Amino acid sequence: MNVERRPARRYNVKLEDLNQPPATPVPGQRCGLVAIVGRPNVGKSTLLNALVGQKVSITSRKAQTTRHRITGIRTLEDTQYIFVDTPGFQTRHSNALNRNLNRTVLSSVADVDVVLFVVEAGRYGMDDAKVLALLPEGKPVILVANKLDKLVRRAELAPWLKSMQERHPFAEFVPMTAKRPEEVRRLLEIVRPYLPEQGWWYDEDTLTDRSERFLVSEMIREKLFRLTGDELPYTSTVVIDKYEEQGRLRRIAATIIVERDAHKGMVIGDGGERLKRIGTEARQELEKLLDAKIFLELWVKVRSGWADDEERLRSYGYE
Ligand SMILES: Nc1nc2c(ncn2[C@@H]2O[C@H](COP(=O)(O)OP(=O)(O)OP(=O)(O)O)[C@@H](O)[C@H]2O)c(=O)[nH]1
Repeated sequence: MNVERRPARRYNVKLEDLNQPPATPVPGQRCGLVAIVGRPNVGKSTLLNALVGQKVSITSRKAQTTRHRITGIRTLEDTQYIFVDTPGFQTRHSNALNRNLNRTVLSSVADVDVVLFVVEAGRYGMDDAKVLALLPEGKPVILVANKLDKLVRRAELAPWLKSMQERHPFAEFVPMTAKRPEEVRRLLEIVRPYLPEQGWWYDEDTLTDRSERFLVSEMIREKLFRLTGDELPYTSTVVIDKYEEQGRLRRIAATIIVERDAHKGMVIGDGGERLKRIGTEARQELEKLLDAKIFLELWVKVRSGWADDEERLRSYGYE
């Protein structure tokens, strides 16, 4: 059994480390994996960022913005929480991209200690039921009834929770608002006993195991979706073509891949104005996050039908 701490460098811990055998107990320390699952748009990314205490996953009003498995790490007092964010279980479209997303959901919950099943407080639909049906038996599942602030008729909460109790043997019921720090803190306390007593896997200040390169593409994607509003289909993506690290300098070239010529126009905007803004906002936020000077070159390309092409998906890293 391995009791060594994992490498300390921020953003640079390898995903494979998560598959290593757990460390032996270290008195007074707990450490474990927590999966966050739920249908699109219930607030999983918002919750993950709040739980980790820093932005590691992108959030957007547009459904289906999370495609990759992202882990965020939070070390609080004696406990290290390693979060696994999953894409929403896709129910509306059935193309290669969505089949791939469903596989990601399944593989990311198989080896965790506890699952946070996120729904909107007071609501439970077919989409939620399909996600719940995917969860392996015997795994402790905590029902997180998020967006409590949006529930107008509070009296409906208790009967709704009771109906949820009948649907699944949930380990805990946590009605909350992911946007309120004290409620996020309470959720961390509720999760704590579900994590085994063992030594921490990462250094205290590690936030995510994802590479800088990945964070950069996620940041560009976030700006892309925010600045194009609802016009751009979710099938648009970002590929990093060049990533050079020279001390505290990064030279990055990235391509935004869209499906149609019309989408290319939306991304570029009048006189290139929108593309410029996407680049500037991504660069400014990344400079703060990575504490580095960044040169960012952005391109836009049309790649028709990519969401239906399994081969191409693999080459973009969705396998
Ligand atoms: N009012 C309210 N809004 C919330 C809360 N949590 C999240 N939201 C909003 O809900 C929307 C979706 O949040 P996300 O965190 O992107 O949802 P997600 O589940 O990760 O979505 P996908 O990436 O599509 O799977 C955003 O506009 C959030 O600001 C909450 O507790 N209260």
